[in-house]
Amino acid sequence: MVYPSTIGSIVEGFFCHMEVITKKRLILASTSPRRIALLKLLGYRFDIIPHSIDEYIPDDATPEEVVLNLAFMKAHDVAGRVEDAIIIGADTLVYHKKGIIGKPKDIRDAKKILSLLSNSAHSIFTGVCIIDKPSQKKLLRNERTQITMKHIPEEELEAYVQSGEPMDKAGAYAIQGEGEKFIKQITGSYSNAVGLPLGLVQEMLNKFNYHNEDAEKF
Ligand SMILES: Cc1cn([C@H]2C[C@H](O)[C@@H](COP(=O)(O)OP(=O)(O)OP(=O)(O)O)O2)c(=O)[nH]c1=O
Repeated sequence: MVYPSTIGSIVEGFFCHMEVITKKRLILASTSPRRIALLKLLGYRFDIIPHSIDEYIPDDATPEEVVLNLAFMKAHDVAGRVEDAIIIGADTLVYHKKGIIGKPKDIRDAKKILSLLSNSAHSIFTGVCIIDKPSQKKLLRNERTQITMKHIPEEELEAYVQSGEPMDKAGAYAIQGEGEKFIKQITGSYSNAVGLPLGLVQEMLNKFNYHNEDAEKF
């Protein structure tokens, strides 16, 4: 026999299922393993589509302008290839008093960057762009995390660059990896420093009515 309360939960279950089916596809326009791992922490199911943007940093732009523009270009590039989805693009760079620092070109460049950052303060900026397709509504925001680095002795610097960790990271270090040992102080969002400010991303998705409780959990 099927009791009324059981019928109620079957009906409820059916509507829950309907909601999952009609939910908009969420896409991360990035192949960065850090961004993928961070977005998973928010509990969403999402697809990964790589962008094909060449990351160019103009000489006269501010760090905020660069990360916002690149985040937009990444999200927009992928938005042009999909239907009915919410697309997230992001970009991270390091800003030191000597200027904007992206990823190192080679080991020599990584050494030069780390020598510059050693025993001084810098900021990490991440820009995030979320586009709702097909309405084309978009949100653009950025966040800053301030870092103070310890002095990095020459032999430690040499061993670190040889480890390969700096090579695909803005500022030539990974705060979430071995590079953590060089950090004296961090002020602001840790996830922002690693490549995706989770609080900000959640806030932006909520503005599109894409709430956490609606999402399918892993
Ligand atoms: C400062 C810092 C940066 N990073 C990483 C985050 C980003 O992946 C990278 C900055 O490069 P980005 O150009 O922002 O991103 P990406 O090329 O890795 O990935 P995609 O464009 O496909 O999204 O540096 C760390 O992992 N740890 C750190 O401490």
